[in-house]
Amino acid sequence: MENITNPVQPPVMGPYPQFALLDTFVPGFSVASSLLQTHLGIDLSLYLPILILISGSTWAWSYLYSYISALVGEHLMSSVRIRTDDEIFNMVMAWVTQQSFARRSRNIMANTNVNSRSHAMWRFFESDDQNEEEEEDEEEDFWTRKKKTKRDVQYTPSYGSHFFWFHARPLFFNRIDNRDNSSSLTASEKEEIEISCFGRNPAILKALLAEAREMYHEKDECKTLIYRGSTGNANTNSEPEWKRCMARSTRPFSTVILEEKTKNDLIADIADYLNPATRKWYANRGIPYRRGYLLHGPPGTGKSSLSLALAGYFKMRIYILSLSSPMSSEETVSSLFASLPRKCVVLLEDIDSAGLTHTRDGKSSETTESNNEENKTNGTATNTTSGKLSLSGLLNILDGVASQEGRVLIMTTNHIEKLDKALIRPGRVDMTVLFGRADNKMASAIFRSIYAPHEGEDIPVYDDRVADPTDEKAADREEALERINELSHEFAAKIPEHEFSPAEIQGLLLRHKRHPLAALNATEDWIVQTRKEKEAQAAEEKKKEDEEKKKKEEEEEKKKEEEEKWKKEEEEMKKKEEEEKEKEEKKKKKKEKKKKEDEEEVSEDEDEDEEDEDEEKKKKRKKADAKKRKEKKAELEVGDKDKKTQKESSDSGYITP
Ligand SMILES: Nc1ncnc2c1ncn2[C@@H]1O[C@H](COP(=O)(O)OP(=O)(O)OP(=O)(O)O)[C@@H](O)[C@H]1O
Repeated sequence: MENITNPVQPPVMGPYPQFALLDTFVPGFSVASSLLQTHLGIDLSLYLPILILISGSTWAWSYLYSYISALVGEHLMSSVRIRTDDEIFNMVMAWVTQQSFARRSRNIMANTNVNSRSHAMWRFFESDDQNEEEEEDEEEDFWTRKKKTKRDVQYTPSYGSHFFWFHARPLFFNRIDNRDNSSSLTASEKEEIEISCFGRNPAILKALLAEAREMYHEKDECKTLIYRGSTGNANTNSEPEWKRCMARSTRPFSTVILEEKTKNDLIADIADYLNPATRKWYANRGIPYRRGYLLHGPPGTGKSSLSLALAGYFKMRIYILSLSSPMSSEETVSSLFASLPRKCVVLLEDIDSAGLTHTRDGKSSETTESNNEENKTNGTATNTTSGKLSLSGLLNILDGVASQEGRVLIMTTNHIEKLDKALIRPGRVDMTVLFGRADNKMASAIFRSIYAPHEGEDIPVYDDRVADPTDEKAADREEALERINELSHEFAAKIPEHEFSPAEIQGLLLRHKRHPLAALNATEDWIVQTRKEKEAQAAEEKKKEDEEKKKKEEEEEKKKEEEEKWKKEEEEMKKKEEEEKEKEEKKKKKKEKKKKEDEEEVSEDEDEDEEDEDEEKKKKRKKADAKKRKEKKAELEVGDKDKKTQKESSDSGYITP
């Protein structure tokens, strides 16, 4: 017999049970270990405890690190947080861009797009060195006819924590992105920066902020800072705020051509108002410390230029607000006014086109009427609560309790006659300055301001020869100034008085920047041309006006016709209704009459019936009476008979009962 023994089966190789567990934590672990086993003969299971130890200690370290760093941050570090809606954000970011750690950082944000959120910050740099560089480049391009565009990329550290040294102290710059956290955050809360240092004393952080601030202001030394009011956007959760839109080189006051006396009066008035003693004077007398100016006149006569020059002269920031924006409501404007700094210039441009919803005395202005019309068609009532800024709302903002004291308010308008008296009464407007079209004096002053050579500039070509700075005669600045002066008088004599605005005259001269003679020679043609253009423009405007008027009239006529039609239809309807009513009433009356008649007839019948009935009853009664009488008679006759028989029986001796 064959001895059959079961051959010993080799054990089936499979993953260790702990591998299955590890696979859940480290996917692919069992595959890797079997590969190592088969190809390199390394048994991973031997190293398993070491691996577990390493991963455990890594996890423990990360946990401990975050715990300890939170503890250290809370108790052993100081920090400062900055939100984007504060100007200090721009200051710090501007400072950061100048630091080497920002450029060396591995995670950086590059920005050349002026439309980015930090628009104001980039403009800060552009307005200074970079702009000057660009200007030089542009000049080079003009002569070499080469196209060259250059805009430096600015770098700031990206989101996350960045380490840097400041005054030999280690600091952390943390840029925090809150955008994913909550949609309810305001725009200014969506990004923040935090700077922290070791130690419980935040003095180093304050020093950093002071340095950033100083650097920021140093850059703006000879600039006029212009802020524009933004009304905010409910969709993006942004609030109304003043946005820095640019820093312009301060315009010398002398470059604004205006009557010398008016200029001096204006400067003296503002200087007196800004004097610290004046503030006290106002306070002692309980008068609100405010001053308002109204600059009025045709377009292009220098109202905005004067406002900017004034802000630059008194080294104040200028806050420009346009009330004609559809978004400017009482709420937004008042919140903007409430956030104004103590000493500044507020410029309300073209106040007449603000479309204030009604005048103080209840009369509706032209714009109001159109607004009303619009509102009527939209089905909304015109009042302060409709959101649009009203005159009384604006007056409240200008001199209400919440209004900031110490500011210089400048309002400009092209149509003073359109303004409500309440808006320009003394106390709101303390000085009114009229800007007119250019007279001879003004025209020659504009000519001189354009062509008078400044220090370091080439002498303009005032003869028929080419400018040559090395030429002794041309280089003689004094002589050049004298010549320009002569030419300016010639020029002024050619310009008709009070016909053209300074802006128009400046436009002509700018066409011949370096050639005063060419400008002088082109003046007559320019006058003819400009008059033609103006006439054409006026004709077009008139045409438009007429068309609008016609359209309005047609609309009104249409309206009238429709109204009449409506009235007629209504009258007809009424007539018809009345007729129908009458008919119905007649019908009703007829019915009632018939009913009455019917009723009367019925009652008559009833009477007759009653009579018949009575007669029958009578007959019956008579019959019954007759019957009764007959019966009685019969009874009586019977009685007599009985008596007779009784008598006969008694007489016979029988007793009857
Ligand atoms: N009186 C002036 N002196 C110097 N420059 C002037 C004067 N008037 C106008 N200009 C020049 O004309 C241009 C337009 O001037 P500006 O904007 O100040 O006029 P405006 O009266 O404010 O006009 P608008 O009513 O349309 O706002 C500017 O470039 C300015 O330099």
